[in-house]
Amino acid sequence: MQIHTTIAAMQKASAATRRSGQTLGFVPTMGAIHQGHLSLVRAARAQCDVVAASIFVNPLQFAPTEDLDRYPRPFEQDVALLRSEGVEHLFAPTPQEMYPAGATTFVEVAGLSERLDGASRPGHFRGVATVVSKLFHIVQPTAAFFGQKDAAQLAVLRALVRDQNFPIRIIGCPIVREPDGLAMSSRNRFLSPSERAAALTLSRALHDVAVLPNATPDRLRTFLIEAIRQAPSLRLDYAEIVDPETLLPAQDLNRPTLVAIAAWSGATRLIDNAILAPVTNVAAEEPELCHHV
Ligand SMILES: Nc1ncnc2c1ncn2[C@@H]1O[C@H](COP(=O)(O)OP(=O)(O)OP(=O)(O)O)[C@@H](O)[C@H]1O
Ligand SMILES: CC(C)(CO)[C@@H](O)C(=O)[O-]
Ligand code: BAL
Repeated sequence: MQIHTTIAAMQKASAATRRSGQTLGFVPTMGAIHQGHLSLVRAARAQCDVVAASIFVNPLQFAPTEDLDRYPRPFEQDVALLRSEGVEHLFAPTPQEMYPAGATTFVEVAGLSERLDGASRPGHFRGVATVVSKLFHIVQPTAAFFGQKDAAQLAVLRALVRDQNFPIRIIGCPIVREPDGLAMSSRNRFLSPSERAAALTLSRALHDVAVLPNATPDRLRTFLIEAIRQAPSLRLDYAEIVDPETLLPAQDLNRPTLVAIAAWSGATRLIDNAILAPVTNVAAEEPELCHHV
């Protein structure tokens, strides 16, 4: 695995990959690599000739009150894990390399960036969209792989590549969970045993909400809020029932619906979600649009 710490070196390596006619799959991360990240690497490996990953804890997506300083950075361990998966290129720049003094250009996906996590973390998705744009220009991949765990991020990034005409396919990959259901996250390591036990409420509630009888968006939301309220040490950030593309509140459950939840367990903010399949088959009810003659 080649480790590139400068933008110039990474751009040179990706240009060489493209010149050789190979496809390049890209997995952006903030490090503290776990099986969720490695599932993205494997998806990239299955779909592309060459795989590049990045590790960059992006200061721009953290508010001053957030956990930038304590975010885990086990770099040597991360390198070993990515190497063991056969990743060919790792881009690991410093903050100075990515944001030299005087850099004043930001990328903002208006509207979407204020919903879900964007509502509780103002400026977060501006930071994400800005760094991902930069990473895309630097790595110039054929396809980029992101986890469905960060569902709002995925919606923001799909809009980014569409609106800015990045010739890059965005691939969303399923949430990888611990055996007991907890969604894997770099921040899980901050949880004490009791906070971790409480955190299981999130995945359990998402599991239960999927089979709620007589479901409506309002009933699903009320169910999630009540489930979190019953776990004494959890504090709800949001529980939303939305369209997975626009992140606007769902009016009904007749199309795929994103059920997303964020909560604090102690000092750690966790997110989890599920996509619900439509409750009725609207396609079957739609009039036929194409008539064969
Ligand atoms: N459990 C998971 N399953 C699938 N993909 C995941 C999972 N956890 C993270 N990812 C994806 O890995 C990529 C890098 O995420 P990141 O480095 O922020 O990890 P993280 O575990 O989500 O960290 P944190 O929860 O602390 O933000 C993102 O596309 C994210 O959606
Ligand atoms: C996409 C990303 C690497 C941008 O910093 C980050 O938000 C993440 O790890 O999900
Ligand atoms: N996975 C999103 C990164 C963050 O929480 O800042």
